[in-house]
Amino acid sequence: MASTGSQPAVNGGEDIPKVALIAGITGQDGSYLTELLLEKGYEVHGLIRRSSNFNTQRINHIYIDPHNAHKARMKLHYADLTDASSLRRWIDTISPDEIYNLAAQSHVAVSFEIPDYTADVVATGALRLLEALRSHITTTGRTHVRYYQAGSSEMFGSTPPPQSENTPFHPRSPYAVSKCAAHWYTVNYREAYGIFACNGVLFNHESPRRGENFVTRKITRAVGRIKVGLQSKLFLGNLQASRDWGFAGDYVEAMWLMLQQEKPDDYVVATEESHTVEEFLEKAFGYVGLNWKDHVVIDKRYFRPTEVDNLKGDSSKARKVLGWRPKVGFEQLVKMMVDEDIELAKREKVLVDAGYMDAQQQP
Ligand SMILES: C[C@H]1O[C@H](OP(=O)(O)OP(=O)(O)OC[C@H]2O[C@@H](n3cnc4c(=O)[nH]c(N)nc43)[C@H](O)[C@@H]2O)[C@@H](O)[C@@H](O)C1=O
Repeated sequence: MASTGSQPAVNGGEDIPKVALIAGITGQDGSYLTELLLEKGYEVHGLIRRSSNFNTQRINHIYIDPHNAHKARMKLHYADLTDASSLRRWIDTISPDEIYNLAAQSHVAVSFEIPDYTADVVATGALRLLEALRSHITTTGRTHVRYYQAGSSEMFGSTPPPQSENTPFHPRSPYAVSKCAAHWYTVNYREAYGIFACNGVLFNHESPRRGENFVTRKITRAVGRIKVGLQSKLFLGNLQASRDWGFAGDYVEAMWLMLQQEKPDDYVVATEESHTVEEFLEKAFGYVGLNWKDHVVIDKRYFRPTEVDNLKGDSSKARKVLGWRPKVGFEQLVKMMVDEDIELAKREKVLVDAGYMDAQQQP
């Protein structure tokens, strides 16, 4: 098992920090992973997509203006998983020791609306990154570079739980099919070219930084806003789906641990507990003394053409080989998210009362 101590991560005993490259640094997982790697002494480079509005809210607290170059240990570069030339250029320029591919169009329901784009980013995007890495290794001889691919429990789809590394995939959405392709590209590049490439098959992982149209955050945002009087109804789809929900901050540690092993391999990362959306509602509303049944309205638009009914991981391999364990349980996770969203709603309320913001319903 690799050391998890807080010694600075250095290359070959020299006083040069290890360099990590993260695709998807602006997302929930990217922000937690960046914090973890900076704490371990890494220099972190992140690839960001151009958008008309800044999309760096989750990493703004870490950002240091590059004009203070000697202090800035996180650096951001424009690139895109749909643009092979940008991937190749940044890998060659940065010369990373570790590459984490966390970039995706990660919303399952949205993947039914934009399937081509989802496949381009999630499946072919992973292939582009692996290919850029392969050619970087061939040209430079830097064979020690390690690659992490963010896999998903969605790949198991309709295969009944518990799901482990040996469970067959039966994906149920364009997103999940694309993740299966990315998984097998990663295995293939490991077998064909000997690249140190790992798949982390992560079950759902949430946090106060979760995007607001994933069900957990949609619920906790609504709880906060209902509690302070900014919202009354919450529109949801299938409440009977069951998920193995963990804390994202715990899961990024598993990603890092995978790349510290002697050999590359694939690992399931899960809490091994599953709860329905209805149970999440009960916990979240109940925590602040509300009854979810007074507020939730079922809306057909949030049902998916094909649903994944029941996910519950068997993460015994990660626990044994990586020594990884989740630290935050289901109840603690719900409370952490509700607490933060109550604070956020209180701040919104001040702006609404002062006329600076409309009290709109959440999407
Ligand atoms: C591991 C995996 O985890 C995530 O995928 P997900 O499990 O689809 O996450 P979700 O929060 O969108 O849905 C969870 C469940 O909740 C049901 N549900 C009901 N009502 C609403 C609703 O109103 N909105 C949403 N979003 N879901 C709803 C919905 O039908 C589903 O059964 C992504 O990070 C993905 O990238 C990933 O890899």
